[in-house]
Amino acid sequence: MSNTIVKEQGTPTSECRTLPFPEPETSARLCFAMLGGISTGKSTVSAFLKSYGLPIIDADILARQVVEPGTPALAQIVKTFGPSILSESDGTLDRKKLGSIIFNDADKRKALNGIVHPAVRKAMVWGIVRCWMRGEKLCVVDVPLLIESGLWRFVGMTVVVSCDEQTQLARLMKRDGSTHAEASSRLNSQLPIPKKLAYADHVIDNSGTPELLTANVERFVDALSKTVSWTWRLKWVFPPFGVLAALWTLAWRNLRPLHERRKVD
Ligand SMILES: CC(C)(COP(=O)(O)OP(=O)(O)OC[C@H]1O[C@@H](n2cnc3c(N)ncnc32)[C@H](O)[C@@H]1O)[C@@H](O)C(=O)NCCC(=O)NCCS
Ligand SMILES: Nc1ncnc2c1ncn2[C@@H]1O[C@H](COP(=O)(O)OP(=O)(O)OP(=O)(O)O)[C@@H](O)[C@H]1O
Repeated sequence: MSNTIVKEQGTPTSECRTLPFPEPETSARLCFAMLGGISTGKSTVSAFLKSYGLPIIDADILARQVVEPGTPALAQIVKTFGPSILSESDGTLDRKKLGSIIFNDADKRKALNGIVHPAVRKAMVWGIVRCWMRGEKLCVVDVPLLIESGLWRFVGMTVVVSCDEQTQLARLMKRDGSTHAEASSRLNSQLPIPKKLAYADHVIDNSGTPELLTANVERFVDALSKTVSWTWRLKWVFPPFGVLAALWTLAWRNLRPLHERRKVD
């Protein structure tokens, strides 16, 4: 697949860059990761991709499942943050309370990430294995903190859903009914979008209207569908071939120096 950047706002424009290594074709990958900043539109894009039949593994959903009552992660959270972190009515995690703590304290955020992220990673791997067993050609992993957590090293391709910071903040405040200060603290707890763009194989711009986003996603899906070749079937029927293809993809990804990636800041 070429490194065409899907970054259109109204008029179709595409930016191509040539890389020093031959990029493995999409067929060498089972999954690609979608990332972005908070409220840049990942869930909206995921919903589109789902409507095209692509299976979605959503890290936000997994992060909720792994802290349900009775889970080891929830017990660990109570141990770290105290029993007052549970809702009095039903004993579930008081997400609003925990959010107000961790989005204003980097050390506490690190402690929470250290509890939740390993459990999410494990659930994600199982999700990908299930996709492979069902014979899916591709699956999408929606991971907001892909770069921050270092997981970008383990996926075949990264797609960043981006918008400018003002739009991001406005959408976040509107969706969550939060104040400017609350929204800013969440936004500031993540790597800024321009830094994430440096890791992007594709960018889907969502600074415009929902209609423009639809057009951008359609163009992205069209480009993607042209690159999935017959070899996925071979890898499914003959797993060692699939493992080799995956290793090649990951080696290519990790060996490509960061300075070869797109420079955006
Ligand atoms: C703090 C919690 C309880 C707040 O819950 P809440 O329902 O208000 O938010 P939700 O989980 O829907 O997350 C919304 C968005 O916040 C951002 N976010 C969540 N956790 C973090 C974090 N640790 N660091 C930076 N941004 C985060 C992401 O963009 C996410 O999409 C929750 O976000 C949480 O458990 N976070 C730690 C796990 C995590 O990192 N999840 C992100 C995907 S792995
Ligand atoms: N192009 C758009 N125009 C106007 N509103 C939009 C657009 N795209 C998304 N939104 C709205 O912005 C908000 C954030 O979008 P969405 O929930 O998809 O973001 P997200 O990146 O998944 O957020 P999070 O990181 O919290 O999971 C939602 O209320 C959504 O309806």
